Amino acid sequence: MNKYLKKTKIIATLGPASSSKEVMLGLMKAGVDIFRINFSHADYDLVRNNIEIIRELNKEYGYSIGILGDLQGPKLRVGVVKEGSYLNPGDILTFTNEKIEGDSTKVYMTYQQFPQDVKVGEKILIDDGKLMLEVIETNEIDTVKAKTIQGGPLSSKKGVNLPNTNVSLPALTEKDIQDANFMLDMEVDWIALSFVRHAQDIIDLKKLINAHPNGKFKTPIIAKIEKPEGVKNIDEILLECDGLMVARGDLGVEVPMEEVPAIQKTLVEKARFYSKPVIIATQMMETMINSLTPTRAEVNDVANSVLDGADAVMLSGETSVGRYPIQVVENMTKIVKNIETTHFYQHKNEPMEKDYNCIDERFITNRVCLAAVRIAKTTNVSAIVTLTHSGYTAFQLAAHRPNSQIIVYSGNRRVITMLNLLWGVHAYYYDMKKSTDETIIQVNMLTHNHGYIESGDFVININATPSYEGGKTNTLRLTTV
Ligand SMILES: Nc1ncnc2c1ncn2[C@@H]1O[C@H](COP(=O)(O)OP(=O)(O)OP(=O)(O)O)[C@@H](O)[C@H]1O
Ligand SMILES: CC(=O)C(=O)O
Ligand SMILES: [K+]
Ligand SMILES: [Mg+2]
Repeated sequence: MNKYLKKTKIIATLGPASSSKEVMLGLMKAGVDIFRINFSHADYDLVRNNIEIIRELNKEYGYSIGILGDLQGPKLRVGVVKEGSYLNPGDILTFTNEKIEGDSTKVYMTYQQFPQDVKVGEKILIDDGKLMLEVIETNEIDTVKAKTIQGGPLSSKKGVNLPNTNVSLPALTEKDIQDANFMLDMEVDWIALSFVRHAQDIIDLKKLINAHPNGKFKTPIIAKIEKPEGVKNIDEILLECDGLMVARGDLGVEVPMEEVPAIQKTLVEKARFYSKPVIIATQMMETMINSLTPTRAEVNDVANSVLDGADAVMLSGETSVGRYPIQVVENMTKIVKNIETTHFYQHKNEPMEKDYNCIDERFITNRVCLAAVRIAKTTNVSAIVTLTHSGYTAFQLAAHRPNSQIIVYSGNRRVITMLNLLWGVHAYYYDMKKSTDETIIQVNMLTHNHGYIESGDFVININATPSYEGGKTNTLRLTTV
């Protein structure tokens, strides 16, 4: 294949700047693989409309762009605030449970337990830490007073973080339960859960998914890591979730900001070890919200996140409310492709030898996937071609980061758009009812027609033999086309 296809995926958040068919098509063409819908700001009619457009465009242009629904979680916010409100160092701000229009002296706080949970001396951060206050008084009923330490503009509905306070809100709030059910009605491909602290948070969401009429499809869950407890409990969380997001916006105020780079690297390594995709999110190209050029530091951040081993890099405000949504994605695609084609990347993405001591029911599949990636590397294979019902094989292959393309065929249409989040994976529909021999000939032909391989190229096929729905991958074939 002449045209280099990037391996790292791009996620773009939809919002007022990108909710038209024209812009969405532009974003897809520029390299978006997954659209994120942030339920912090979503209106159901608009979401329904956007999802319809994505599915229309997929059909019209042959894309398999997936949809990630992001739940707000227990995010605290201030209410509406008068335009021009400003806090200076030393100013006292009163937080009230009363739903008032706020100003520079008084503001509504969405978290009703705040006066009971907070203690004098604890920090209050507003707008991703841009404003910092310290609690000086609480009446433990409905009012908290705080002194401004770091000032700046105070605007409507900005997020509030309480890094020292033990917030007694569940990971799934009433709003989240309603939003998650709506996401399942809409058959989104992934559900992201915010502020995950323990494995139990994921288990609770799984119960909700199972209880939904569409629960037969186990909609996969992304655990957003943005709290110190989430970092600490990462192993138990990874055993339950299907993927991770390094949610650097909240994470950077919940833990000391200087710890975020090392946490990012640790989370990427851990996620790969568990064969689950990992997304790096927030402020990747932040300056491009208002400007046509990113800073050099932003360009480096995207490239270094790719080098760290991210499955996907994510854009938030850049595509949801920014002035140049399509140009941002075009730039991001260029950065990703460039770094991926250097020797730095080849070195960073060796097949990962995992500890397969425990001989579970997937042991054979896991070993076959690792072998495929090793052979692909030493034989200069163009594509590893596989069939999957649940997507499991694709998760395994992607985690080993092969040099070749990973081309996946599935008879389950929902799996195809879901897999588009995974590193290096391209999935297509195939109705597998034939014998293994016939299947291999057909999928290799399709892979050739899609432009991933040319005649004479080496290809690896991995399959379940004998083939039947739900059969486990156990066979590897190396052939030339
Ligand atoms: N539909 C919308 N209407 C108005 N403002 C929006 C809308 N969507 C997003 N924004 C604003 O744009 C910024 C970026 O939003 P986005 O959803 O991309 O990322 P985010 O950082 O995850 O948002 P948040 O932390 O508020 O959940 C947010 O600060 C938000 O205030
Ligand atoms: C994406 C998100 O929630 C964050 O960065 O905090
Ligand atoms: K959110
Ligand atoms: Mg967040």
